[in-house]
Parts: sequence; C-alpha cells; structure tokens
Amino acid sequence: LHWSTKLLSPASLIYITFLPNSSWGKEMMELYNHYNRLSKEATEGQEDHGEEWTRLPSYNRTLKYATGGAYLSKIIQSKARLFTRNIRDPGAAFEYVLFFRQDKLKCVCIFQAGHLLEGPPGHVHGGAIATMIDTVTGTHASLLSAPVMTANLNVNYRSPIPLGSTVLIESILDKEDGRKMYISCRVTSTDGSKLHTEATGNFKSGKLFIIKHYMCINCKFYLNNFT
Ligand SMILES: CCCCCCCCCCCCCCCC(=O)SCCNC(=O)CCNC(=O)[C@H](O)C(C)(C)COP(=O)(O)OP(=O)(O)OC[C@H]1O[C@@H](n2cnc3c(N)ncnc32)[C@H](O)[C@@H]1OP(=O)(O)O
Repeated sequence: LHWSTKLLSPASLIYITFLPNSSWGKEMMELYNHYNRLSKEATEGQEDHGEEWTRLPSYNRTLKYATGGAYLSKIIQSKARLFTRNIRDPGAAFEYVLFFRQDKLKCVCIFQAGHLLEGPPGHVHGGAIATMIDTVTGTHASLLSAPVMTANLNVNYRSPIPLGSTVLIESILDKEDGRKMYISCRVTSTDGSKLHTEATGNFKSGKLFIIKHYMCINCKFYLNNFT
C-alpha cells in the first residue's frame, strides 16, 4: 500500500483508489516515481531538494465525508462515486495522481488518458479534458481554503491530446479574494514542450455541504484548513 493510506482505518480503504495500477505506462510511472520520491522524502524529513511535494490521497467518493445526496436513496448514496474514479477497468478512462507543493501553492497532476475518453478520432474528448482541469483546479482550491464549487471555468484548447498519452496538468493560485479563489492551469506534454490546453477558473468556498470527516487525514494542509 502507498504510505498515505497507512494512516487510514481499514474501513476507509475501500474509498481509496489504489495507485499505481498495471495500466500505467512508462512515462506515467517515471513521473509518479519522481514526485512520489520527493513527497516521501519531504514527509520523512530526508534530503532537502527544495521541492516539498505532498501526494494527495486518491479518494473515489465524498459522501462518506460530507453531507449531500439528498435526492438519492441511502443505498444509491453508498454507490455514488467521483466522476473521474467511477470506471473500474484499469487504464480505460481517467488515470491520474495529484501532488501539492505547499511553499509555492501549486498542484501537479499526472494524467494518462484512456481509450474510453475518445472525442475526435484517436484523441481525448474536450469534455474529458475540462473534467480533469476542473478536478485539479477544484481540488487545488479546496486545499487552499475549504471545499469549493466551481463558479467559472474558461478553457482554451491549443493542441489535441492523443488517447493513451500521458500529460501534465499544472495549476497555480493567481489570486485569493475572500472566499473566492482564482486558479490557472496548463496542460502540457510531460517534457513541457507542447501546450495542449490552458484554463482559468474561479472557485467559491461555500456552505453547501458540511464536512463529516477529514478527507485527507494524512495531509497537514487539509487538516489545518478543516480543523
Ligand atoms: C468533501 C469535499 C472535500 C473536497 C476535497 C476534494 C476531493 C474531491 C475532488 C474533486 C474535485 C472536483 C471539483 C469539482 C468542482 C465542481 O465541478 S463543482 C460543480 C459545478 N459548479 C456548480 O455546480 C456551481 C453552481 N453555482 C453555484 O452553486 C453558485 O452560483 C456559486 C458558484 C456557489 C456562487 O454562489 P453564491 O456565492 O451564492 O453567489 P453570489 O453571492 O452571487 O456571488 C459570490 C461572488 O462570486 C462571484 N461569482 C458568482 N458566480 C460567478 C461566475 N459564474 N463567474 C464569476 N464570478 C462569479 C460573484 O460575482 C460574487 O463576487 P463578489 O460580488 O463577492 O465580488
């Protein structure tokens, strides 16, 4: 098991998608190992590379931790899953992992786009790209404040993403204004040479749901913000 899950109770484990899996390609694995190493070293107080990343847990549902789902029966509530984590076939759709760098207030997501995300022939659907951008920027904004709703998302598609390829989604905080967060995001090839997509988003931390449990009990930043 990944180190981040060791702190979770056994009952919580079914709400985590275990990463990595057998579908991850070479590029995805290399990048994952790179950030994971920096994340582990930061946690264990080992070598200082000047880059302290935290790997974020791969939760696949929220209703265990927050109120919501009033229109669903209890049974269906327990079946609710995050849109990006609801396909069990490894590699078929959204394969991704997120890391957070607290000193720079930035997030990086390594995303491998599976064959069920097709839009234009052989390339990723624009809605799937927007979904990943919303997930990364929304998670980022939630980390910095409290759980948020996306108020506005502007997406510029610059070059198509081939199905099966791995890309980087990097997000940075542009501005914070009370309970509003402005975040921008770039999707690039893993070496950064090719720009696929650019986006800006506006997120509002709201009172729509009440947090029942800490979602990321290993993430100091989440803990600080949710306490
Ligand atoms: C338990 C959870 C843990 C979380 C840990 C993460 C784990 C899991 C990760 C998954 C991560 C996925 C992340 C997905 C995130 C979504 O996809 S959310 C779904 C899509 N979004 C929605 O459905 C939102 C629907 N809209 C709304 O609910 C409301 O309109 C909003 C956005 C909450 C705003 O409501 P409000 O606060 O009542 O609005 P209002 O008072 O009119 O305006 C407040 C301010 O916002 C501004 N504003 C409002 N709307 C807009 C807009 N569209 N554009 C620009 N500015 C706006 C207003 O101008 C105003 O500004 P000021 O006058 O204060 O300067």
